[in-house]
Amino acid sequence: MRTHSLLRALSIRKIVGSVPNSVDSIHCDSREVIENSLFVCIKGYTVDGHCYIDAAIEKGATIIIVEEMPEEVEGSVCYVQVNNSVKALAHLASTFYGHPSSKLSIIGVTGTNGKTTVSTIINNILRQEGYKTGLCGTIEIDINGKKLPSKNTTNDSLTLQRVLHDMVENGVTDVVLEVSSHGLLQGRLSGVDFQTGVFTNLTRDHLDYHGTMENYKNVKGLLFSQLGQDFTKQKMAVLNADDEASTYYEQITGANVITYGIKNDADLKANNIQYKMDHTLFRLNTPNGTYDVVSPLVGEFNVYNLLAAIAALSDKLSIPTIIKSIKNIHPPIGRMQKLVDQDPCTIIVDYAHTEDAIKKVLHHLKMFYKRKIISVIGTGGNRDKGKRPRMGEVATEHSDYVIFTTNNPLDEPLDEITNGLAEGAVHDQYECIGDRRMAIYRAVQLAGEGDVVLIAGKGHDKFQIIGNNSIPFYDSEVAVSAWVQYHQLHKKSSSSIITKTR
Ligand SMILES: CC(=O)N[C@H]1[C@@H](OP(=O)(O)OP(=O)(O)OC[C@H]2O[C@@H](n3ccc(=O)[nH]c3=O)[C@H](O)[C@@H]2O)O[C@H](CO)[C@@H](O)[C@@H]1O[C@H](C)C(=O)N[C@@H](C)C(=O)N[C@H](CCC(=O)O)C(=O)O
Ligand SMILES: Nc1ncnc2c1ncn2[C@@H]1O[C@H](COP(=O)(O)OP(=O)(O)OP(=O)(O)O)[C@@H](O)[C@H]1O
Repeated sequence: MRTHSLLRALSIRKIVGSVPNSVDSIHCDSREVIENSLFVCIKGYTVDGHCYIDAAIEKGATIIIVEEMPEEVEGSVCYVQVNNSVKALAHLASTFYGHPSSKLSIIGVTGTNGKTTVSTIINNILRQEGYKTGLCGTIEIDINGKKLPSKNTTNDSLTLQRVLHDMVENGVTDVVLEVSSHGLLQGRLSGVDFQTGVFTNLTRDHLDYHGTMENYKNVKGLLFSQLGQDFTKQKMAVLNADDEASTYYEQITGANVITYGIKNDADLKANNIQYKMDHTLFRLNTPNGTYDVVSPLVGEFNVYNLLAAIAALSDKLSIPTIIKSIKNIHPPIGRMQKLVDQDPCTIIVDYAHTEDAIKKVLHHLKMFYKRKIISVIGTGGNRDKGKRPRMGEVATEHSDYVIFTTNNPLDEPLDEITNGLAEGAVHDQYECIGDRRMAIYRAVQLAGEGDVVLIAGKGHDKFQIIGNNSIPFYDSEVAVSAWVQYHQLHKKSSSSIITKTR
């Protein structure tokens, strides 16, 4: 691309060296730089991209975007100084890739829990109705069926703009993006023109990063405050009427608001809900009529997720069409995924890693599993320590027996993490096993006939981060091998040591 067209996107403080005519690519990671490219130096949480200027030049970068001009500059290279290189990267990426978001209809889904589920439901319904769609989220990037790995829930602006460009090239018209609070605050979404913003819920999480719930709420609000500034476009904010943060988001958005809920008044309201072990039925009340909905998704939390998805699509598809597709939708991998069904016990893997999610999942299981609930509950190292006792409290409150363990311990001692969880326990039917594999084995070993084992926290995730290393680890595989060892090879159960606490 012509360099002058590219640099026009920036607010430039100073240029040192002569500007090359064109560049072939943009990078913010020196390890990915190729010949005749532009390298943007980002000051990160771990390292400062300015330290990799020499490495980038060695690999062929001809333009370096900096916040701080180096004292010594390489004569053959052009240095461009800007105030904020994160913003510069977003502008450069959007310009380089031809502002792809303006060619797509983009739905952004934010909230503490449910982003992946709601995004998956929306994507799936649109596909069933023949749309060419794209999805970017925690589990993967999906470009009209072509799957790519995703580093973050919300990827950095360069990756995102490149992916949106690839979507346009592949004929995609409609995109769903999971929008994390980290992504909003770190400007990863700058330059993305959302058509619709969806809010699932706001409960305690990420306070290591945001400090207070107020800050966390405000950051999520960025998605809604940025909608509706351009009244030539009909934009939509989809808000959860049963979550009090929605009042604030309604105030700050200029977009048309559509609400959904179960308890409070809402534009789309579910009632007569019938929870079944393997599906859910409810009556949907809308301003235009009442409809019966049947879904293979289970639990009250998934009724909210379904309502959010229906509302988000209500400007594109008729409600009967959406409801017809919902019948065929299954949850994303690692969400309420049943690995073993009453043989002799039931084993379920789920991604619940917040107090609210753990409470809601266990609440659902309690309705159907009248024998013991054994939970494996883990949390990450070095992050939000305040949430640990609260997770421990709800886990013990709603389970008969809990194994506290770890989930990406990073470099924190394992017993510090598990003790933090155990601090909140409301009864003594628990044990702490820092090693996640051993924790899962123990839970499966303890399960007797008719019991249910919930393995929460990692869902689809196939790695465990210990220290700086990402080690292959998949809850589902570990759980199945434990089940084979304890329940298939020996065909005997050892559940008697658990006392019932519910
Ligand atoms: C704490 C945090 O948010 N970190 C994010 C941040 O990384 P960072 O600041 O540590 O980056 P860094 O390693 O210091 O590198 C700084 C710069 O130097 C460059 N570099 C680095 C090394 C090198 O050799 N050469 C080089 O050029 C890097 O490419 C980068 O441009 O910027 C990266 C690019 O956007 C993110 O991938 C990374 O997410 C990490 C992996 C992470 O775990 N983040 C979590 C907290 C997060 O963002 N989670 C949310 C979901 C939350 C939810 O559950 O709702 C998400 O959206 O994923
Ligand atoms: N609407 C909801 N309210 C509360 N809990 C939910 C809701 N939807 C899903 N959950 C629970 O949260 C877990 C994670 O769901 P999901 O992956 O959809 O959320 P997410 O917001 O994408 O999570 P993350 O940001 O960590 O990727 C599920 O496995 C389930 O236990």
